[in-house]
Amino acid sequence: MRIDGRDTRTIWLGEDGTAVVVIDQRALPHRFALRTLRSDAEAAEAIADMTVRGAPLIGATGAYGLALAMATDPGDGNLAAAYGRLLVARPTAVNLRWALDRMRAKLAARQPADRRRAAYAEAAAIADEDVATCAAIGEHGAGLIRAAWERAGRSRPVNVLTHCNAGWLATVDWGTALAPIYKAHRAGVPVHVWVDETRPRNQGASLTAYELLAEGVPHTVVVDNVGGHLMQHGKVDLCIVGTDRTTRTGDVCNKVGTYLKALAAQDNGVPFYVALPSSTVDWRISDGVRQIPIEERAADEVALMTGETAAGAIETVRIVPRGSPVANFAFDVTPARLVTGLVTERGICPASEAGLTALFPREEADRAA
Ligand SMILES: CSC[C@@H](O)[C@@H](O)C(=O)COP(=O)(O)O
Repeated sequence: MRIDGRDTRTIWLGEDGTAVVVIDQRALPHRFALRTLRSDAEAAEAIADMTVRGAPLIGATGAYGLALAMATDPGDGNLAAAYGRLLVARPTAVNLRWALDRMRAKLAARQPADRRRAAYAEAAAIADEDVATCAAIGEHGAGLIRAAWERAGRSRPVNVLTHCNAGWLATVDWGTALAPIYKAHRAGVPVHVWVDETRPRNQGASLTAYELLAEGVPHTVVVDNVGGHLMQHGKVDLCIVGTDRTTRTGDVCNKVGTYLKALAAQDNGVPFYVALPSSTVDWRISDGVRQIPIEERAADEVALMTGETAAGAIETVRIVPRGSPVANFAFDVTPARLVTGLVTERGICPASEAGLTALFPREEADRAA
């Protein structure tokens, strides 16, 4: 997408051809800052501290992390060690394991002397494929927004509610849940986005709002708990969210609070779509609530808030009494029965095993093996 008039991705190769450059998403929306990653340990740290976040971008960063490891030491021992270090950086998004497995399979089949070049080529392929995949998700999903516009007699903008940030910042480019919005907006379909602020890290208020503002898409930031009210009053035509891990049966695991939006959508007859690249499907599992690991992050993410003062300084303040225990579950699972459809790079399907396997027949067989 465009930043200051320039096409920008979220991750790219540095000028020396070895280091990897990412946008430091912790500084947004107040500052556009870059961070240079020079080792697999730095890549793992950037994933863990959420310099980069969002399932597809976590995967691409993991892939480049292995490339950085191969640039230093392409031996078998370092390949295994770097794979292990990167895999544990964040537990929920399955794209990380997907990307690391794909890299390891490519690299293990080669002599160490060939691994550096092969690793950078494969990481670049993963990044490029993510861009094409997200663009395709956008095209398929834009049809849903256009159809809602037609249903409304083209009389008003389509109101879409989204949670967290599943935009271009969460991927290499375009995004998943926001890609249909960008495609529809560029095609002249009037769209307005309700942006859930997404406590505790405020990815909606900070990142989704930043993206939509930059792209000129009308939007309104709302507190997380207002979704049910908006839906009861006919102010939401459809919800579109992302997912960090999808079971083969169509359960989706996304930023905490997604499940409550799906319940409200069901109660109010609002379609609830989940946009995902197939790299987010964990073909090994069938029960999201029982089988998907839910990340628990630091209590300070809940107890403290960071923002810009009137004087332009970035400051952190405490909002919870010292001494009150805090829990910080980062994701929740929305069962397939609450999902109207999955918007993938190959089209839209029911959130079910039959739906996913009809679109991805080989992937299931390959990955279950
Ligand atoms: C296209 S990204 C899909 C998900 O990764 C996104 O919705 C999300 O929940 C991100 O969580 P985060 O904790 O910011 O990595």
